[in-house]
Amino acid sequence: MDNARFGDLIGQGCRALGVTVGEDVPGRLHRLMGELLKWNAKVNLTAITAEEEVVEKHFLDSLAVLPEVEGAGSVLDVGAGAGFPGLPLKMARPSLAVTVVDAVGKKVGYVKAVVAVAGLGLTGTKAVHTRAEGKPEAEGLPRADRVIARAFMDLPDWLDLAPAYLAEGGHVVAMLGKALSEDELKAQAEKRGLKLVSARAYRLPFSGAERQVAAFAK
Ligand SMILES: C[S@@+](CC[C@H](N)C(=O)[O-])C[C@H]1O[C@@H](n2cnc3c(N)ncnc32)[C@H](O)[C@@H]1O
Repeated sequence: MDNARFGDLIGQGCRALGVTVGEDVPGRLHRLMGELLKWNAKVNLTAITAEEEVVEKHFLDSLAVLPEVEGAGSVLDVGAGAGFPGLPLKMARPSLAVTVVDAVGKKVGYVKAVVAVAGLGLTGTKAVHTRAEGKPEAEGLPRADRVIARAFMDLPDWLDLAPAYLAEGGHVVAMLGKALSEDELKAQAEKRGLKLVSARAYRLPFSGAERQVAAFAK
């Protein structure tokens, strides 16, 4: 896919999702897709390899949660795999201090390699190879304003694990494939002494696939 077509898809997708990114971001995401697919031929990073699907299911789905990270200074993306949603969020909001963590070394190796690519807008992103088990200091992980994960754990397990990584006043953000009712989200939060801050359902712009993002505070 050429850069112009890619930019059109990102532009259309962002408009449909109601998020905005700087004008240099689509070109950088296009380069990141090139790196992802090049590396994926040797290292198993993602099962999604059709370019249109990478645009929608990796990049736009990551950018869709910009409203939930707006105003934060730092993001910790746990079980980030090839860097989703952390890398697109960093590209879109360069001032964010983003840490991505994964238990698989070759995935973290890929993230470190793309962070080092000049001009991608990922400078400063920290990539940590560790198994997150709720002990930030021992694991070398920072506490963050937004602790986020996608396709990592089901909601109850995520709400058990993630609060250990929260900075004062921060939010745990859950990206969910299937929407839960507000009552269910509140019940899951209350069981752990958390509060539901927000819940928002959205659809991916081209396939119409359903998603939900929910934020929780201590
Ligand atoms: C299904 S992938 C999702 C990757 C990425 N978040 C995405 O949405 O494309 C789940 C990732 O979690 C990682 N993982 C599983 N348990 C983990 C743990 N305790 N700590 C860190 N990473 C973990 C796996 O290595 C895998 O890369």
